[in-house]
Amino acid sequence: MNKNILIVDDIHPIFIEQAEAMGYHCDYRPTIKPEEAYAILADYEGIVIRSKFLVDRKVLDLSTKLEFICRAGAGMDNIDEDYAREKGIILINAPEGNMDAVGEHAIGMLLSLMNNFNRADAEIRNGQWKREANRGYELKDKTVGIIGYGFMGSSFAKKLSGFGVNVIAYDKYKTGFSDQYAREVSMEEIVKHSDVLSLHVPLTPETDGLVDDEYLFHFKKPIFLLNTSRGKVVKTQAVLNAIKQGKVLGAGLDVLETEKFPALGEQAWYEELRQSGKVLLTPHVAGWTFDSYRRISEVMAEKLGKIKP
Ligand SMILES: O=C(O)C(=O)COP(=O)(O)O
Repeated sequence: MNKNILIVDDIHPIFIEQAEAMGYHCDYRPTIKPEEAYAILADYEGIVIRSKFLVDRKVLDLSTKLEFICRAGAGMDNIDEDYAREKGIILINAPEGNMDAVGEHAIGMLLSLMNNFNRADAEIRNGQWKREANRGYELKDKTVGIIGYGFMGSSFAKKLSGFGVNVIAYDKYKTGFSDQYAREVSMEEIVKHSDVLSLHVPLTPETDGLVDDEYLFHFKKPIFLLNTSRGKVVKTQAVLNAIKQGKVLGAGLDVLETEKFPALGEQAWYEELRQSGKVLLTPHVAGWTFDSYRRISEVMAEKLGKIKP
């Protein structure tokens, strides 16, 4: 009997092709509602999810046949990883598939912030030609501090290597990771030396709200801030406060505490964020390019191939 995989989100079909060639049967249901999926999960040995599908303890208890969870992407914060492992469920994710996308997105955001691309473009469309107000900064000779040196952080560091910057990185769970692209330092050194701070940590109880008023207060120099990790790592109001105080010169945020637009409108900081010319926003797409769409599926299939059907 073939093992069944339920796919509850949009993924590149190459995964399905390759999984079926391995002998799995795939049910591709990218528009299925979570409640509907939970109701049938007990029939499946595998599930493929992205970031919006919650797999908590309750869901894991419902999924009596589940042997593996494939996360089409990097972040696993929507899965109760410990409980899944306790139940012997294999967890597969595919950060190798979108690390280049995230690294390039962070570079794009940074160059744009440092040179006011979005603000200047809007001004010109508005009939304003302001050269002095749009004088930019160069990356050359700046210090870029990276928090979290996994696939995403190291991809960003590698892509920075042509810019003549000093790249330093801190990772709470890794030591001895200095490579040709970044030098391992303490959090204190990040705070002391960085001109740019880029976040590449997973969302955990420890990183939830990491970048708040107090944290930003301790930076010695004004910084450009990038968040392509998880929205909850950064307190949006704290960033807006630091912009007002001149401690943050610009912020590139691919993720926000509340992802969706209607929910965003309910936030106290929503109007201030909308009005700020020093914030560059993208709708959680750093890791989601046409290229990574396929590569993520390939990586997942390759990893699936290593566990026996
Ligand atoms: O890979 C990740 O962790 C991402 O943030 C992108 O995931 P998504 O496309 O939202 O499933």
